Amino acid sequence: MEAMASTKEWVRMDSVSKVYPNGTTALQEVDLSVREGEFLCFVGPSGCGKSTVFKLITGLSGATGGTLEVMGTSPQQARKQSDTAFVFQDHTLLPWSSVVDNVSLPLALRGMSRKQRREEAEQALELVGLKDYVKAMPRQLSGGMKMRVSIARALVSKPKLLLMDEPFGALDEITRQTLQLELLDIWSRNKEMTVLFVTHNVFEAVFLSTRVVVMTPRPGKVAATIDVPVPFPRDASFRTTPRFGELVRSVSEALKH
Ligand SMILES: Nc1ncnc2c1ncn2[C@@H]1O[C@H](COP(=O)(O)OP(=O)(O)OP(=O)(O)O)[C@@H](O)[C@H]1O
Repeated sequence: MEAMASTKEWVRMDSVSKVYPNGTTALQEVDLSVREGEFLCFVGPSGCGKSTVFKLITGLSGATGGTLEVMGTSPQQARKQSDTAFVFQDHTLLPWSSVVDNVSLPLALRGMSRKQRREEAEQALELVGLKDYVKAMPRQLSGGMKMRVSIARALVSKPKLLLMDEPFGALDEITRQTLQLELLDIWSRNKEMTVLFVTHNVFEAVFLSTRVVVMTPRPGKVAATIDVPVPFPRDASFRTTPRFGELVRSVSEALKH
């Protein structure tokens, strides 16, 4: 199954720059177009502005140059429409709330009834393989399970755009690879969901994405975008193919420039 080419442009950045008030130029003239259904990975050295791109897309911070549209409107407006959800490396679960209460929190904030948000949260937990842990408390879970809860909490609002900032960075390699497969499985069942994923790991970027955006050291610019034209579903055997090795090499080369 090929990734579906959609005409809907969910993110459009034209010559976007970001200079922080202290004078740091985090982004310089970044052009980027992301279409519905893409799985885009950003890789780049520390401090190249990957998190800044996310802050601009979510409207948490404003661009100081260029134009930026999200879902065909301003980032602030897109955020109000609740079409965007995030997952961070730090799972940020509330320690005194059960798994199901953590997952349903975004729906509670929107005023959905208790019964309905519980149903929706249970469905999201089922997607990440945790339906038997509805009543568990976060402290009873492993790091990988906490990350699954965090992903369920993002999925519960059925986002069109899912932003993931190094979500698997703190996990061991085996858990990381398992979660990569699970994430691809969830995404492939909902091809309208667009994923933007930041990682330092070139292997992870190639394994997951339809396209890799390589950024330069500060000030961050797009050094290259590399298509990963390998059909889905991808399974673990993709990691051992010559094609995988070639793509990893191309991304690594682009990172050197
Ligand atoms: N609020 C801020 N004020 C001033 N400078 C900032 C601010 N936020 C980030 N920066 C700087 O902007 C640059 C880009 O930061 P950003 O966090 O976007 O990079 P990153 O690629 O996500 O880094 P990492 O991979 O280490 O998470 C860095 O030099 C950082 O120090």
